[in-house]
Amino acid sequence: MGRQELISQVVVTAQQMRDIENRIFAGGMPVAALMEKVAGLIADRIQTKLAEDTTYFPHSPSFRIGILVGPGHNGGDALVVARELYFRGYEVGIYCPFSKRKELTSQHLQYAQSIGIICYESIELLADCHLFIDGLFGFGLERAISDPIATAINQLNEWHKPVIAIDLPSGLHTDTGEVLGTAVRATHTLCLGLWKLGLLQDQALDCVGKAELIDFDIPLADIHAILGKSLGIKRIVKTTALSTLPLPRPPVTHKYKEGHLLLICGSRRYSGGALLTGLGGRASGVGMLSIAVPESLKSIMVAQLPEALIIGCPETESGAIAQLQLPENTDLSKFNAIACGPGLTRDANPILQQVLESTVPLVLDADGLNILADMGTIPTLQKRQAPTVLTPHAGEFKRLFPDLSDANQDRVKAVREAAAQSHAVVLLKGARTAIANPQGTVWLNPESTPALARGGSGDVLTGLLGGLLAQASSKNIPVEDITATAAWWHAQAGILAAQERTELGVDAHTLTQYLIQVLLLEVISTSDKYSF
Ligand SMILES: NC(=O)C1=CN([C@@H]2O[C@H](COP(=O)(O)OP(=O)(O)OC[C@H]3O[C@@H](n4cnc5c(N)ncnc54)[C@H](O)[C@@H]3O)[C@@H](O)[C@H]2O)[C@@H](O)CC1
Ligand SMILES: Nc1ncnc2c1ncn2[C@@H]1O[C@H](COP(=O)(O)OP(=O)(O)O)[C@@H](O)[C@H]1O
Ligand SMILES: [K+]
Repeated sequence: MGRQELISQVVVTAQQMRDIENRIFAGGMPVAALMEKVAGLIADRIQTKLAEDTTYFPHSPSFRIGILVGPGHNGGDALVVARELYFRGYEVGIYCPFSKRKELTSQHLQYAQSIGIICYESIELLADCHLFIDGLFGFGLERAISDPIATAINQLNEWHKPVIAIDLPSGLHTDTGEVLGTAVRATHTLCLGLWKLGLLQDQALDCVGKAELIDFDIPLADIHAILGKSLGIKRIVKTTALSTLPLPRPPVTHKYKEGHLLLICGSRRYSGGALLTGLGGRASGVGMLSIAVPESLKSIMVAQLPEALIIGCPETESGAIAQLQLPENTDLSKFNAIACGPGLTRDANPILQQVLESTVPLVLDADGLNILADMGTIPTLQKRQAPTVLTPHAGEFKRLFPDLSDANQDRVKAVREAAAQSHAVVLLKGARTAIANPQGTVWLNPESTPALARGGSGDVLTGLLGGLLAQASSKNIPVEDITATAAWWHAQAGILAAQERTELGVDAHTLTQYLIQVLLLEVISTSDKYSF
């Protein structure tokens, strides 16, 4: 794996970043030299941004930049940026409400003032700035922000101006993304060296804005020395996601070799869930698709998914599947994967017992999860013989794992605990979907769109994931890698659909039609190894 690819996947905690930095300094890199290098890269990036985006940053002779400077090296970086932008002709002003500063930061402040950059006592005096640089705190934030800094940050936020945060928005916990007291609401974040975990947590996203990484050549040996060869937390990136897709197909194959997926979904009340799950399964390219639904849904399903084998099952009085009635000579072991849950209602309780006893990979979603929670998540899953993937949103997660951490806060901790206790792969849905395997490795989906916050999007994911698992069954690819690929593909389809149709135009049915569009764009642009 090349440097760029590795760096794009690495995610670090504050402690890991500190340990990596210490190795660099122990190796002989002077602290001041590194600050000069890093801040030079930041200044270059800001200058390019200003030139690139003239609607957001209009050219004007009075264009003024306010720079917020903290007591540590985040403040030191900000002061070097202030000096560089000043020498490049920008009008800059500084706000640094700290009397105690680290030595290097103090030296840079003294020099900045000596060349004529004014350091203001009050942030109000920067009110006319067009852009702010946030260099108050980086990964060294230790406690909740208090006054007078809290008031200054709140004032800055009220101005609703463009703010570029250095490393991470000040006030965010580097690991959990929690707002500690108050936090800068940045429009852009330039993360330094390696992605900080907090920037990938849902609770941070209101403050992060558009995030990008500034690579300052941290040696790979230092990264591996602290994180090990197999990273504990990884961003899901395009290259790894594409590499687990079942492309290209071998020329000599047949439908059963390309995976047989069984979907179990729907009820008289929720027929749409069954349909969307089916369309998600179809978009995966799976060789054979069988869909078990209550008898009364059979004709609608056949009309919409003519290629699928629709299995009409006896119904309860309420219109849920009463029992699985598979075709003659078929039992659950004939399938390569099963996905079960969307639209079932809790009345389909008896069928869950049956699928849990099967020995093929199983995805549980929606009512499949609710029924599992009623049965007792952990004792029930302990009896499973084959891999299980649970795909809860935060509400379902709470029902499944009432004693674990809150899935709305440190989601990485929550999903990791859940996978360890249940011995399942757990995919916790959200703006930054998090996936954990029972061994404690976590995958985070770094890009998505709120266009997906819409009923039915999750059903599409269930079908898609089931279809990919069925196709991977003979390929020895870990279930968690396939799960990460499904999350990436699903989110990319949402992003592409939102670009073409706005965030309001991505209903779940439309989403299914964009799945293949993503592959057309990505596969063609990345490689010529795929044949069509
Ligand atoms: N050596 C370098 O030049 C490099 C610097 N980097 C920068 O250095 C930063 C880390 O620097 P530091 O370790 O100095 O940490 P910070 O600059 O994030 O802040 C630490 C300082 O803030 C004080 N502090 C913490 N919480 C506070 C609170 N709530 N209220 C008031 N004061 C508080 C601490 O006592 C300490 O003095 C990174 O985020 C990054 O910006 C690195 O990214 C790259 C290498
Ligand atoms: N704000 C958001 N940003 C990005 N993706 C989101 C957001 N909100 C929801 N999603 C995604 O949309 C899907 C919603 O699934 P789910 O809650 O199960 O809905 P449903 O059951 O209605 O299908 C998940 O894949 C989730 O990650
Ligand atoms: K900052």
